Amino acid sequence: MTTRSKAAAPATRASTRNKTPVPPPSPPPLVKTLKGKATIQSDTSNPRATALRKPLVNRANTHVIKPAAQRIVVAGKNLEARAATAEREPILAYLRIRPHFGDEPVSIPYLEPLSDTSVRITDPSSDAQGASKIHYRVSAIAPSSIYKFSHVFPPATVQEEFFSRTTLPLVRDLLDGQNGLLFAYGVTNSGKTYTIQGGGEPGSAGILPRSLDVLFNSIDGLHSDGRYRPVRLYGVEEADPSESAPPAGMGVPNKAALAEVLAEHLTTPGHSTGSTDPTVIKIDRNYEYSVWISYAEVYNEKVYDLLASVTEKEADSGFYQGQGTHPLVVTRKALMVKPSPSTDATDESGASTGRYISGMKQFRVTDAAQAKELLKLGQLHRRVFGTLANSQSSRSHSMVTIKLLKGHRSERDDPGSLQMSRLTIVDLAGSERAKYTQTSGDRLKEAGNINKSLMVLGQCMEVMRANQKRLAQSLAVPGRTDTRDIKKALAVVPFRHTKLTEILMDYFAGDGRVVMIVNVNPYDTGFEENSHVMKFSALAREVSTVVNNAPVPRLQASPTKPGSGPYTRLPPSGIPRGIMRKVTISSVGPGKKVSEAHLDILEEDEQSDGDDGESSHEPINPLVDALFDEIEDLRMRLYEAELRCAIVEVETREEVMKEMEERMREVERTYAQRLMSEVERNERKIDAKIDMLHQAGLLGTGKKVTVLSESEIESFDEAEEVEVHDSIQDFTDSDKEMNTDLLSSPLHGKGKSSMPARTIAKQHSSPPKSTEEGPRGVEDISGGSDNVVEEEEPSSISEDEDYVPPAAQTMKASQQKKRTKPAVATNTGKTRQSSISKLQQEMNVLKIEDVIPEAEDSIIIVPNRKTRQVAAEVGGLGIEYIPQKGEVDTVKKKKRQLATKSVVTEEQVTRVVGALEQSTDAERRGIRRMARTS
Ligand SMILES: Nc1ncnc2c1ncn2[C@@H]1O[C@H](COP(=O)(O)OP(=O)(O)OP(=O)(O)O)[C@@H](O)[C@H]1O
Repeated sequence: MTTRSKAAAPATRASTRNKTPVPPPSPPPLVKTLKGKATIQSDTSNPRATALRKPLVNRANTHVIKPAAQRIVVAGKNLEARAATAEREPILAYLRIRPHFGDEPVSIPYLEPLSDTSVRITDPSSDAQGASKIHYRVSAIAPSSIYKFSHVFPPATVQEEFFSRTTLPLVRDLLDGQNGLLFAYGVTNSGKTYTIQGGGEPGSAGILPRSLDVLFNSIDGLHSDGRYRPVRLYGVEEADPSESAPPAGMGVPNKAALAEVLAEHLTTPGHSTGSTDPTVIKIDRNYEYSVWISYAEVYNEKVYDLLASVTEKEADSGFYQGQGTHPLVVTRKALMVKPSPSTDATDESGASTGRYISGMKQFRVTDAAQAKELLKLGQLHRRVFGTLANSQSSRSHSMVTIKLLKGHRSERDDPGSLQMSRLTIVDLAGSERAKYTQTSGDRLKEAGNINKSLMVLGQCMEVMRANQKRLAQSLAVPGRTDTRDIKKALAVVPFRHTKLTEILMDYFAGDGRVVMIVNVNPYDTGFEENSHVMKFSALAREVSTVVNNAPVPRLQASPTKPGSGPYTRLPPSGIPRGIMRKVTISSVGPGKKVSEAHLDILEEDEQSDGDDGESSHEPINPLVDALFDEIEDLRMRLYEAELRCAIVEVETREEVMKEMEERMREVERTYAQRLMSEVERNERKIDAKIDMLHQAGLLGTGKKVTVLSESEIESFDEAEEVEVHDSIQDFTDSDKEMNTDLLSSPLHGKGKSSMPARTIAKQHSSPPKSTEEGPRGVEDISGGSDNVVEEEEPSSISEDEDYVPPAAQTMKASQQKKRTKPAVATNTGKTRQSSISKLQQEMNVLKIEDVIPEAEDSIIIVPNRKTRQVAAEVGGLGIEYIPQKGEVDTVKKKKRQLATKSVVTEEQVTRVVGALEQSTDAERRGIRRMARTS
């Protein structure tokens, strides 16, 4: 019987290998071979092998599950018929959505079931809605993708329903003689283990214990005597009963000591014998069955037998509860994955597709409870060896294989009549990428290996899909029947690049139904990872596998003797090579007592036991290998680069934030300072005005009203000028923004509340008009070009008039009427000279040099030429020129223009003001005059 039917099968590494001339297999003496149409040979020296194998179809009475008449046929006798019955079926992908638990942080699910077979996922990062509703919702705006599945199971789906729709058909196939593979794929915490193993509550058993229940329910009373056992992938040999029984004491190292720590685990009712599935599948009762279980783990690209008894190096010296100094050293040995020998091949070419785990223990189980105990042992070993220690997260791929040997009652002595089928259930490690797990060191290596396996699994599917598509296209050409040339050109499926794909390749490249369970937790923040999972499932659905009968095994060798054959490990030669890992297992016992166990795990490398006579290292294409290594290397470098980028980004953000904060503080400080100084200035100005009003006798009761002299009015005006100058000087120091702020400050201009309002107007390269009527311009305080000019808005007060307090205005007006000629504008040089010398004296008294040590640098006044001449005549450049009535006050104007220069420091002004406050009125006037003229 062939499993590699004539239906198009994907090209594989093995198939490539088979294209090289293979020496004709030399069957061992007791081996029957089925080659092409050759009749079954038998060695008459073996009484059990004398009977020719007959087509089982002839013996089948009633096949309840499937009509077997055209499906169970002996290879070699009816290859054509088998080929005709071979079907291709796409991988079935079921989506299971995990429910939300109350204690978990609430986030918006990004997945919405659309129907029984499709879901839509929406990127939450592009979804602006922040409602914390727990329901499925889709944003109409955010980009979303729709994925199709064979069936979508909502969160409320119970284990029983899930099992019956996804796994029960595979159990049927198993009983029917077909192979099946089921694997659960998804990110951590998405419910893979729950789906496969189950939970602790009644009725929550997963698909694995349920499969065992249904299997044993169905074959109840039909157990064979277990004389033969399955070996490798397709082989059958006589069993040694002592090796077939499950290990006594469950093979736990130093169990008494471990018991306390692992008590919690041991009592975990994951596959509790109490929860059983009552389903029974009706089968042909003319057959007898034996069930064999193996449990393997792929961890860090090494394969371990989880049912092998553990070797203890220091059995009694060191298992402690948190205080040991000599931890227990337990060892386990990695097993090799080998190609199924050509002698096991069942098709005419002698080709063998699959690979098997060499040295893997398989135990015969007779009831579901016993099988579940074995699984519990496997889980325990996973915990002891650290891949589940102190964590519920699986860091390894675990695979349970149930093999069923089925033989007709009437042919108990004929191993050639046996059929072997197997069902493998795989709980894959979480598919998240290293960057999401923030792992380092060993954990990073683990993550890398997990990702590598899953990546290669995806690549295998991708290549298979492409190959199948190509083949289908070539067959679609009318009249084309020969596709050999196409097959030759098909891409090699990279099964052999990870242990996981190597072990599973037979299911993809050989025959058997493949079911993929996609677990998703839509409340998880890992949208990107879950969408990656979805894409993977979409890819899987496009790959088809050959659904056919399992190959019929043949007796391969004489009964296995202890110490020989694939079940026996050779004693280690010399010091075993391997990796030592430290594992601490802790558990909380009754009374919240924490128990800890410290173990040193020695994981020995694979050792070739040479029991198969097959080369375990077949030549593979070095280019493909190198390319895979390159991909892996690039992936790791990409990850590192992404990590570096993320770190740099975070650091830069922090730096910018700090800088911004510093600047904000600085601006705040400056602004506060300016505000304060302006307030002070305004206060001083008001004080000065009040003083002047006092002097003028305009304030206070009973005082005589004194008419302000022209010079007093002017000094008042000068005080204003100084204040304006101060303001402008401050503005010059600040940036434009600050200037704007300052100008718009509610305090700005308060001191000149009765003065015309000011606006900032832009003028294009036109200098301020110097005519009497024109607006008096002041060069822009922002230090820019001449373009921006401060203008006084038209006002009811004439611009030529000096400002006087309102009360004084009347006085001034009447005084002016009385005057025959202007007092100020007609000052003679003599009068001026004497007032100057008087001021000079005042200055000396005040030691103005001390008050303003750098007074000579303070203000530079450059009057116009005419004025300068006049000034030179009367006493030099430092003398103030007072314009006559009707004359343009060019000095004032110049002063304003020059005010853009930073020639007076704030400190100097403060000191002058300070001196002013302390001085008498006369002194104040002198100081002000000096401040202006010096
Ligand atoms: N359908 C479900 N109903 C109830 N509880 C569930 C369901 N699916 C998952 N859980 C619970 O969610 C938790 C995480 O599930 P589980 O351990 O199966 O995730 P996982 O995908 O196997 O994670 P890892 O890859 O890390 O092993 C467990 O406590 C499990 O009991």
